[in-house]
Amino acid sequence: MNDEVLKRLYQVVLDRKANPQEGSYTCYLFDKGVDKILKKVGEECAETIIAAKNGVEEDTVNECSDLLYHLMVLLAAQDIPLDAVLAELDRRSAKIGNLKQMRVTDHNT
Ligand SMILES: N=c1c2ncn([C@@H]3O[C@H](COP(=O)(O)OP(=O)(O)OP(=O)(O)O)[C@@H](O)[C@H]3O)c2ncn1[C@@H]1O[C@H](COP(=O)(O)O)[C@@H](O)[C@H]1O
Repeated sequence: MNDEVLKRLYQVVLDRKANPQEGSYTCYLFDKGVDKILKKVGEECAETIIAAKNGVEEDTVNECSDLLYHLMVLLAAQDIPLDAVLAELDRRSAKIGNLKQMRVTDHNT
């Protein structure tokens, strides 16, 4: 296991998009279209929140993995390279001290 796993996963997703296969869940999502993919991203996001709230690490790891996979499918569906996201994260990593100065009234938001 290494940090190339996301790149490999994205390549598999791209391959499924280019070469539809029987029994592939990724192909099923592409076939259903972007609204279905967005619905799944929303569901997995909500399930991640619930798992984290419940505080069971294994469940949170599983839900984060589902969410990341569905985000890969969303990127591929919209022809956005994973490298665009990685490059943006890399660009941000050059910057530290990102906490914005908050007014007293912003504390509860
Ligand atoms: N990482 C994943 C991955 N994570 C989650 N899932 C699937 O996402 C689905 C989410 O489950 P849900 O219960 O929310 O959804 P569901 O009831 O099965 O179906 P719908 O609600 O979408 O109708 C499950 O079917 C999981 O198997 C994934 N399916 C595929 N991958 C990766 O994609 C690769 C290719 O998979 P196929 O496209 O199936 O060949 C695999 O080798 C994996 O690396």
